[in-house]
Amino acid sequence: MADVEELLRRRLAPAFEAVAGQPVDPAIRRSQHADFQSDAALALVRRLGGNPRDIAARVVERAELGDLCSTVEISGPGFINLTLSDEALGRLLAETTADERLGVPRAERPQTVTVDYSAPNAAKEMHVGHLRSTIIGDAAVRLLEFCGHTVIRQNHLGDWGTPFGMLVEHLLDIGEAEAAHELSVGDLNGFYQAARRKFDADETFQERSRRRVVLLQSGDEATLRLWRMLITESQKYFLAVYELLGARLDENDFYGESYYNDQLESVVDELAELGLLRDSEGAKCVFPEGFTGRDGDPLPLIVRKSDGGFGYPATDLATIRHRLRKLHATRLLYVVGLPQRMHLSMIFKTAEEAGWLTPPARAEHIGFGSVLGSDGKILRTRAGASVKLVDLLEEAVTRASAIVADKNPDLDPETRAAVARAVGIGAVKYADLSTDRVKDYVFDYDRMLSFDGNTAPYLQYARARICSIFRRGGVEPPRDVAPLTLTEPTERALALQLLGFEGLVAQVAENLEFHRLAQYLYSVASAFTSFYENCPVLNAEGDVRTARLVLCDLTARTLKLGLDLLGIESPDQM
Ligand SMILES: NC(=[NH2+])NCCC[C@H](N)C(=O)O
Repeated sequence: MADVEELLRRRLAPAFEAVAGQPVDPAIRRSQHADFQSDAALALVRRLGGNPRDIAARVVERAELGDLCSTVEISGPGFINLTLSDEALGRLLAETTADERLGVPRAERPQTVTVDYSAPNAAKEMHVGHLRSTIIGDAAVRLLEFCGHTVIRQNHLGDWGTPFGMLVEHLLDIGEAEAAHELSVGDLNGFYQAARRKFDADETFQERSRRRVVLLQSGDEATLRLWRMLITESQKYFLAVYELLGARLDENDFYGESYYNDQLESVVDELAELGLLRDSEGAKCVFPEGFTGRDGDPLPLIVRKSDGGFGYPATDLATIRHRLRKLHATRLLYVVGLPQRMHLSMIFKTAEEAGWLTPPARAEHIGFGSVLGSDGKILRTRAGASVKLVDLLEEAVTRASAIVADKNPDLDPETRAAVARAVGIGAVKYADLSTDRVKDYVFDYDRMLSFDGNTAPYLQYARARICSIFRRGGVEPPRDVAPLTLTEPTERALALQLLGFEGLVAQVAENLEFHRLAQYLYSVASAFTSFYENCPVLNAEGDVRTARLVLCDLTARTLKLGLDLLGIESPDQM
């Protein structure tokens, strides 16, 4: 346990409680005036009266901080300023470096977490929204697994519904072999658009498509075989994208909409029995509480359409019920773009009203904004078509390859290719994860591939440089060490950053705000730079050298683990 903030909180909390007569959050944060600061005494005045400086002084008198802090001061109107002692820092660093997990504990009460992510639509190109969902969802999977939770990946593939009538008919028109070819080479857009054009232009094709949907839904074996072909070929293409991305998603993670098909009927029955279903213009709807349209009327969630068919909402109701009842999920994450916020809120609310979703289980929409082109509009190709993801990723790798070749011409071709891949794909992922996910961001190769600033290449390079310190010096990183001796301010500053990892990981596992992890890694790399400019490492001696080697090693490991949790590789040399 090396989370310094948490350690201080645990020491101050009983002292505050004794003074206030009830539990108080010490509200510890990093500070410019000392290492940490607590301003909880200020808020207490409202309850206790008197002078906040006196309250702070009484708290400090009672708190046991001797083994952690070198100075504890009351400042300003009643802040408690805490400065850690060099001994305490040296001791905590030695503990952290001995730990594979860098101090991050496994969850005391592991949860079963479903992560609904990626979820492209079969026989249709993935768009950048699916890219974001895949990147963010993959990071969530990695982080929560690392924290010791049971994570169930759910790729909610759009593989059911009316478009498949038209798609199967188009497949028949062009022949199975041709269809398989188009889909497997990733020409999903071409295939889909050709079907769509016929559907819009040709009434007989429309009629055929409608009949085909009915056949599909009634389980006609010949139709199902063709449908399965569409799905399998599309899945192959998506799997190739995941492979290129290095996302932990495989063929066993597809739980598409069709998976829930035979549960839809019983969802309707159950909701009806609970008295939650109402007829509205021939459709069966639920009206979850708290959702009203502009006119103030309650908004419906259509469970069964007037023609008897089921749609997206019905499937999502079956899905959430399945995840709660069959998978016993206690945390349900939906990594889906912000435009679906309302839809998901209504699903969650309905699941609560039906008694499926009850505390401590919770459902969370992990929403995200759009990816924009340099014109500030949704990212498209010059021709105005939606961009093909593979092209986008391959372009990043190609550009990275040129940059890497330029930076380090001595790399052998094989290493260079691997580094280019790590840098190119890492840059795309990091650009996404380092912005607050609810915001839109501009897709800009030059910026994401820059070796300066808060980018993947900057962090990867910072770590590779540290690896080269050990290579050059011919030294192994010291792991089993006595408490370290710290002397320089830049050593202290770096040490404090490194010790913040545990607390930060805990926070991000809760809020899934990956930009905070990115920002943290960037601060670590910056603190390392200042340290390295000020403190010779290989030329230092004795305990000072050991401490500096540990700081180097711990920085490299923190960067590596942090990037790994974001799904980003870190090559040992670049
Ligand atoms: N359970 C869910 N609704 N997940 C998200 C599905 C996303 C959907 N396939 C789309 O492309 O918009």
